Amino acid sequence: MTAPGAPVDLLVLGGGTAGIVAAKTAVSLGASTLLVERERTGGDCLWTGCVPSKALLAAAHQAAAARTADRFGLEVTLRVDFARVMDRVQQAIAEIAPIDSPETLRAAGVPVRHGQGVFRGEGEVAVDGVPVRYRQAVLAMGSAPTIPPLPGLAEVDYLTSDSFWSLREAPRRLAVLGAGSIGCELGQAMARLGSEVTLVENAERILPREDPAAAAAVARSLRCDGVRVQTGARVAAVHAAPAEGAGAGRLQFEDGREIAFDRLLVAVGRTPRTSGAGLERIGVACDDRGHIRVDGHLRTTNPRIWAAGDLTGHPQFTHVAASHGSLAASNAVLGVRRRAETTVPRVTYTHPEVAALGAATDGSDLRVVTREHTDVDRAVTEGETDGFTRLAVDSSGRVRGATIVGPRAGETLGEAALAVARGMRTRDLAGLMHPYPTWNDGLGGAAIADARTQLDAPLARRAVRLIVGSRRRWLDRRAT
Ligand SMILES: Cc1cc2nc3c(=O)[nH]c(=O)nc-3n(C[C@H](O)[C@H](O)[C@H](O)COP(=O)(O)OP(=O)(O)OC[C@H]3O[C@@H](n4cnc5c(N)ncnc54)[C@H](O)[C@@H]3O)c2cc1C
Ligand SMILES: NC(=O)c1ccc[n+]([C@@H]2O[C@H](COP(=O)([O-])OP(=O)(O)OC[C@H]3O[C@@H](n4cnc5c(N)ncnc54)[C@H](O)[C@@H]3O)[C@@H](O)[C@H]2O)c1
Repeated sequence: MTAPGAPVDLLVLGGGTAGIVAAKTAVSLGASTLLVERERTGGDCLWTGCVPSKALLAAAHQAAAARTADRFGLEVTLRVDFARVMDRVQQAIAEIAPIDSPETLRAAGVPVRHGQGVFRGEGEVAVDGVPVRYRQAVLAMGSAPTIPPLPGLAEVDYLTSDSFWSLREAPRRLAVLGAGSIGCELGQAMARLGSEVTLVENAERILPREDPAAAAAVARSLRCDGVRVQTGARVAAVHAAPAEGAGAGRLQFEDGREIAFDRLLVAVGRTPRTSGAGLERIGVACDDRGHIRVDGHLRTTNPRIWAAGDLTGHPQFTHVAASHGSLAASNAVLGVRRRAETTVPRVTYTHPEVAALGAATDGSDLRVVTREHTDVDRAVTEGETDGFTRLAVDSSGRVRGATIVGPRAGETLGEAALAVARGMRTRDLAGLMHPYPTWNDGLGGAAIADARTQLDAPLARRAVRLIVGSRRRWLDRRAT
């Protein structure tokens, strides 16, 4: 308990994943701590991000399974009750929410204050105008959907991943601007739940950060779901069409083409929430994209202020926010200099899933070994052979990166992540017994193929031939 007016050891601004984990870590280390949150503890992941999107995808997956059951010899009639789908999404949120509630946090010894935090100067923050003093602080205010400066966009009642969750009816025609993680996940989910979806991406392919073959597999799957995928598409303007319904309009492309929509979802990235918190008064600098500048230990340009989660330039994932929140708090409280983990696994939960980490598995200098899922028996039994497991391997056989495309690829990625983190070689993975027939057979198969290539190298072949020959001679001698 901190005496009234005394500074807390660690002030944490923002009660999303990064802030909650930072505050819990600080408390567990015995530091006096205050967690400040202006809306709801739990952050984007719980309320508008991972949890609702994965719950929606679960419903969409069931719909797709019903629609394609015929290929397994089953006849299923499908009717989508979108309002009930969204009720179940809210139910999933409600089931998880208590873990991050202020009551649970307080019971775990984390003091929580509701209010907007604004730094007044070194060592003092105002929470809804009430001053709080601190020795050090962790900034964890997260990010918000980026709204591009498109002419006419403000005249349309567009959706973002914040407002999407209040939909009660599936729009008949949904246009999605941006085919990154959000655009592909929500676009596919809505197509499977009955909307006519057009995915509009200005890069030359969807999921531009992923291996091109992975993006191509997702694009094929999206098209199978009826999604119109428009890449290299530059939107010049948005025109509202209120006569066709609230939120309706048209996207006008630079080449003059137009597409009409009943609702438009904007999913072109996320902008760090750094403005309005008084960061300039405490000497915390941002880069030109607005991310808080941090060093490898997550310290900002003010040595007493640390930052974690979406507002730094690190990849915007919940597992990064959690890992970095913990690290920032322990570095601050203990004065240690642990480095932030930068090999970050990522999964896009489309069908097929795209899971990746580490070195690029396309165009890298490393050896690339691929196991097509046509050669993975589990994929064949499930009728899901459009995918692959691909490893990037260095000259000593160590696994440096992986891309896996297929159902539950995210689960298989765990094994690849361990291999990369522990510097394991493909022969280590090849020697591991993989239960048959699992999806991880893809990883095992790729590792075996690579280990075999090494055995096929002239030197290794000569050594094996020598061993076999001397064994033969030894056996022959014993026989005589
Ligand atoms: C649709 C969608 C799906 C996603 N799916 C996944 C996924 O499947 N897997 C994954 O790993 N990641 C996913 N993400 C990303 C993930 O949600 C974020 O990376 C994560 O939530 C970031 O956590 P954070 O703590 O940095 O920020 P946030 O969760 O945004 O928390 C920041 C908090 O700070 C509060 N705040 C801001 N300013 C102030 C202030 N001045 N005073 C007080 N409080 C303040 C905000 O109210 C907020 O609660 C998804 C994101 C979206 C949008
Ligand atoms: N499964 C997951 O882990 C998951 C799911 C959803 C979101 N997220 C996180 O949230 C972040 C934000 O997601 P996101 O999908 O908004 O961003 P994103 O950066 O993943 O994708 C945005 C896409 O929009 C495109 N784009 C940008 N401006 C455009 C324009 N004017 N017209 C057309 N396309 C345009 C970009 O080229 C890019 O492909 C992600 O980077 C990710 O870190 C993670």
